[in-house]
Amino acid sequence: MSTPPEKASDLRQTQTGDLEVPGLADLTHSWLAAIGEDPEREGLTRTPHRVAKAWAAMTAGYGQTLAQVVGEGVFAAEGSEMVIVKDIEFYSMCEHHMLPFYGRAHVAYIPDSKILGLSKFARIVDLYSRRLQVQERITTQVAEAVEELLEPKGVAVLMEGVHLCMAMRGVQKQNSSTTTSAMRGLFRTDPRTRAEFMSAVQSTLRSR
Ligand SMILES: Nc1nc2c(ncn2[C@@H]2O[C@H](COP(=O)(O)OP(=O)(O)OP(=O)(O)O)[C@@H](O)[C@H]2O)c(=O)[nH]1
Ligand SMILES: [Zn+2]
Repeated sequence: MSTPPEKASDLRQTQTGDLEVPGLADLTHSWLAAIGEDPEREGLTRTPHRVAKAWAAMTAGYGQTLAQVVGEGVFAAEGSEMVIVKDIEFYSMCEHHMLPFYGRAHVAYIPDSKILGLSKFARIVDLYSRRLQVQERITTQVAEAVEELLEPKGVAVLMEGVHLCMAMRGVQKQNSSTTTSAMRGLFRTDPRTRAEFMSAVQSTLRSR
């Protein structure tokens, strides 16, 4: 079994400067034939390369590390109150069917000695979403990353996702969504801290 590319440089650069997953265009050509299509018909001739390029973006997380995406974004703490970054949209692919699941992530923490640049929470969510995943694992990985970077008094991650493998096939439930959470430190041990976080994000849950 081949392993995913370890670095962005493992992706192939095309003549037009696009990054492609190596080998995926050829596999897509075979895939098109397998589903009964003619890979040579006009509308499909560029499709294998489009797919290889799309998957380079959708699995970009394999080629990145936490240190790379956070860069110089950790600073000395300016306070010790709860920080909540809400409504970080994510797009991922489920590892069971390789179909998209997507939604919103909310990340909160209570600083101790360090804070993180706000944009970095979105970068961390993308780092773990842009892979084959299950929603629970992304949620845990984001919480663990914030813990590792900041050693905060607590971390909470809540994700709400819609899974196309449950909507466009299988059980075909169009209105179901899945909420997953990871609570660490004070968010786990102190009900008032957890309640403050939940009420802050509640208004956005299932609101659209
Ligand atoms: N826990 C979890 N399950 C997921 C996630 N994404 C997809 N799944 C589920 O993974 C399961 C795979 O079940 P299987 O029985 O092996 O596959 P399947 O026969 O295609 O299942 P159905 O979807 O029920 O038709 C399904 O229940 C999916 O709904 C996720 O992020 N977390
Ligand atoms: Zn699935």
